[in-house]
This record gives sequence, structure tokens and C-alpha cells, in this order.
Amino acid sequence: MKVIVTERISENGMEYLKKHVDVDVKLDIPREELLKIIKDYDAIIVRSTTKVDRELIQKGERLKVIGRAGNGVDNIDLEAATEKGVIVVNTPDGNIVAAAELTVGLMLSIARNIPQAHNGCQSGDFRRDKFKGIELNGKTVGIIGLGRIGSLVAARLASFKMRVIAYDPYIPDSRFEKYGAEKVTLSELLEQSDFITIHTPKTEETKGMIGEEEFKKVKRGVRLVNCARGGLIDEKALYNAIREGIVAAAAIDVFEVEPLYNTEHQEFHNPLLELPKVIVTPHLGASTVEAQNNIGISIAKEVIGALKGKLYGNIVNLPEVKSEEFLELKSYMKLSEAMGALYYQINETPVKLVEVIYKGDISKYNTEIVTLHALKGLLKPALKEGVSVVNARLRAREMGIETVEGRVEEIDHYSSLIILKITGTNGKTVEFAGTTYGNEIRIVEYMGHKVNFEPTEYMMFVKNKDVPGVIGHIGNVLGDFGINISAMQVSPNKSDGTALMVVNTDKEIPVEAVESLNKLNSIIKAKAVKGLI
Ligand SMILES: NC(=O)C1=CN([C@@H]2O[C@H](COP(=O)(O)OP(=O)(O)OC[C@H]3O[C@@H](n4cnc5c(N)ncnc54)[C@H](O)[C@@H]3O)[C@@H](O)[C@H]2O)C=CC1
Ligand SMILES: O=C(O)C(=O)COP(=O)(O)O
Repeated sequence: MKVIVTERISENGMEYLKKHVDVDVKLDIPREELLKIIKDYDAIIVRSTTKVDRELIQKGERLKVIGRAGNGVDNIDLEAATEKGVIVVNTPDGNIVAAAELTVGLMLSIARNIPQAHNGCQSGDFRRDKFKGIELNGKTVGIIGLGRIGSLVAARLASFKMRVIAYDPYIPDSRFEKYGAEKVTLSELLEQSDFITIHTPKTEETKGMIGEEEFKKVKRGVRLVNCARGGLIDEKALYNAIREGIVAAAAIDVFEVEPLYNTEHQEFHNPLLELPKVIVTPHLGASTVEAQNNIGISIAKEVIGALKGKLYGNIVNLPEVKSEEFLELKSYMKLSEAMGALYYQINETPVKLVEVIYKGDISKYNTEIVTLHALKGLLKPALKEGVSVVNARLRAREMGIETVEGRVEEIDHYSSLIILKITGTNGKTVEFAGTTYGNEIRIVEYMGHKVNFEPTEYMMFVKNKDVPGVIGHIGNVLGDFGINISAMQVSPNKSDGTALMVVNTDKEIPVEAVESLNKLNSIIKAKAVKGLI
């Protein structure tokens, strides 16, 4: 496995990566070059500068994992990654304290004109009257987005005896109470705040959410901090609001168009830099020793884990699964994928509906990831490497397949059962059911037959007349091809005089062997199946 790292991550992270995979470090690689070589890599690790867009993702022929060493994933085209079945992982918690502390630092800086005073002193101007500031004590701070960072900022600013108000339409009231923030509307926040700090992700909805209209509502003399993403506060509107004296000061860590962060001298034009009331930092929110150490090792573990099939942790484009749940669900994922993989190997009718019914103990879990495995198994014969758990639902939808999950707590005989019902475009439904015993998986119902077999790499399903000698025939034919039978099970159907034979073998069963069997009188239909696990 090969991993490319395009932005600096900590030494501990690099060491971990090198222990597990081949790593190429190409810091600040020009985009054109990256586009050329991305095809050689199974994973890419970036921070916020590398644009992992659709073009790059599509050129990543082997790409399985995109690792964002940090929090925001707005530099990654999640839709394109998901469509291609590429897992995106990040480290959302590693730098939140760093970002919250910088926010508080910037707020104090604009309250007390610290950077301007420092610059003044350095150039021999010690007139302190010029730099008289205001206190945080007793002021109202409006926090937009009370998530991981916003809530840390709330807790810190409360200790400065500020009144904390917050606007976040997506969280329960209990979260406001927990962090001692009064819940307000955006208009109320704008009207009441002496300081405003924004901590939302950058989305279509949040881009420019503080713009010309919002500046009409703010208190004259408000001070703003943006330590989240460039463009959440519209830069042009901010520029005008500062020039008009509406905004007394602003601290900006992030720009709509970001400069290069690795260049000592660079022509970077942004009108905000011309305003003495604006202080800026070069996207420093996550740049602490502690945060980078956290992030480096976390992203290395996330990427290696994802490459090895670990489907829990900080995966941005898969349903959330906790590590303990993953262990519980692991064998069910294997089982549902195996059951899904059976369909197109024994049926030709295109599928229109997949129903996955969870019975017993398993019905209490969030089983979305198990359903995704059933879809992955189903589509694999058709799409080969083009399907993964990440894009299985999307691919199924594109193929006109509807997916339905059901759950039933009551169950007989087993502690858990997964029933997979697959309905073809001809309206006929094929049904499989399976269960697990610890790590072992068993299919217990196969198209109306009660069975109990372990799906393995190489198998054959034989529908035969229930007459003596069939087992011997099968043994002979497979023997002629040098194939050992590792397990065999017979399930007779007394009502029509047929039987189903399930055969597990140690090698792939060649087409010629299946053809020979199908020529025998006693055999109605033999089908070789492979790759169920
Ligand atoms: N400057 C830097 O170096 C760093 C910047 N960041 C950025 O900080 C921001 C916040 O990160 P986290 O706190 O980890 O994110 P989070 O996802 O934990 O919290 C975001 C909060 O914003 C809320 N939200 C979403 N849309 C909203 C809207 N329209 N109005 C109000 N609230 C809304 C969500 O409900 C959520 O509670 C992100 O943009 C992230 O990329 C993160 C780390 C470092
Ligand atoms: O983690 C984030 O969202 C950040 O903005 C930090 O970006 P960085 O990794 O320092 O380029």
C-alpha cells in the first residue's frame, strides 16, 4: 500500500505511517504533478491547503482513503469521493482546543489592540493612549455555531465574565444550557453582541452568512472574530462595515481565498489587510505543538485503519459506528455481504428492491453499515472494484434499486437473524437468511431451503433429483478436476423429490466441471459461486 502526504504532519504520525505502508512525502507538490502521480497511491493525507477535488479524486485510480489531518473538510469534494467509493477520514477533535484558544487570543487582541501596540512599540511609538482598549468583562459575546469549538470558546469566555449568547439552529436546547449560553436567533445575536465569533463549517448555507444585511443589524462598534473559515463573514461587506465605523475591529485567521502558507515573501492582495482595525493570522488555529501531535498520530491511525477495512472512527462519509459496535457488527457485515453476493451469481434478473430485515438482538443496533455491506455484496459482481460500502447505496439508487430496512425484536431459535429479500424486475423475490455464532457466519435459509452452511470463497449450489448416487457423481467430477470438497450439505425437499446440495471446495470450480455436472441426468442445475467472503 502506498500513501502520499502533501502537507506536513507530525513526526509521530509519520513514524506510524512508515511502520505500516510505503509513504511518499511531497510537501507542497504542484497540483499538475499531483494530478499525474495520484494514480499510484492508495491514500492521500492533506491539511487544508491541498484541494482534493473531483478531478484529483477521479485520477486516483487506486485511491481508497483521503485523510484530512485536521477538522474542516471543505477542501475535499465529499460527493466525488463518495461516488468513487473513497473513504474520507479526519481528526475532528485534535485541534479544537487550539482553535478555541486562538479565538480567545484574537478576541483579547482586538479588545486591547495588542498587535497594533506591539507594532507601535517596535517602531518607537510608545503612546499608550493611542491603543486604549475595552474589557471583555460584562460584555456580550455572540457565538455562531455552538459545536465542538464554539462550546469550548463559550466556556472560556464565561470565565472572563462575559454574557454568552449563541445561535445554532441544529442543536438541542440542552447543549446551550450545558455551555451556559443563552439561545438566541441570529437577529438577536447581531443586535445584542459586543463581540461576535463564528464557528460553523463552511457550507452553501453558511457562506457569507454575515453580509451586508447582517451588518445593518449589528451594534455599532461590534468586534468580530473569524477563526473558522474564510468567507463565512463576507469580506467585502466586512471591509465596508469597518470603513463606515460599524465594526470597530476584526480578527481574521482564515480568508475567502487563502494565501500560500509556506512562502516567506508573497504578493497577497486582500483589501482587509490594508485596514489598521483588522488583525490577521495565517490560518493558525490548529498550529500548536499539542494539536499537531494529536492530529498527526490520529490521522495516521485513521488512514491505516481505513485501508485495512476498519469502518469506525472519524469516517466522514459513512454512518457513524462506535468501535465497540463495530466489533459486535463485524460478523454481520461479513454475513450480509456474503448473502448479497449470492444473488447475481445464481440469478440473472435485475434487482428492483432490496429488503434487509434485522430480527432479534441485532435489531437494537444502528445497522445501516450492515445494510451497506449487503448492497456492496449484491453489486460487486456487476461493478467489481467500482463499488464499496461508501458508494453502495448511491450506486444501488443509480441502478434503480430501492433499499428498505426492517427490524423485528421477536425471534425464535436464534439470538439474531438477518433476512435478505431481493426482488427482481420480474416481481419474483429471492430470500436468504443468516446468523452468526461469535465470529462465524452461517446462512440458514437459501431460497426456501432450510440449510446451515458457512459461505466460503469457493462454493457450488446444486439442485438435483433426490435419488441415490448424486453425491458420488459430484465427488467424482470434482475429483477429476483435482478439487477437494471441504464441506457438503444436503437439504431434501420431500414435496417435489428434489434436493439442494451446498458444496464448499478448496479451489475455484472451473466452468468445465460445472458443465460436466449439468450434463448428468440426476442434476437439475449446478452453479459455481465464488468470492462470498
Ligand atoms: N482556524 C483553524 O485553524 C481551524 C478552523 N476550524 C473550523 O472551525 C469551524 C468549527 O469547527 P467545529 O467546532 O469542530 O465544528 P462542529 O461541526 O463541531 O460545530 C459546528 C456547529 O455549527 C453549527 N451550524 C451549522 N450550520 C449553522 C448555521 N447555519 N448557523 C449556525 N450554526 C450552524 C452546527 O450545528 C454545529 O453545532 C469549522 O469551520 C472548522 O473547519 C477548525 C479547526 C481549526
Ligand atoms: O482543522 C481545520 O479545520 C483547520 O482549519 C486547520 O487547518 P490546517 O490543518 O492547519 O491547515
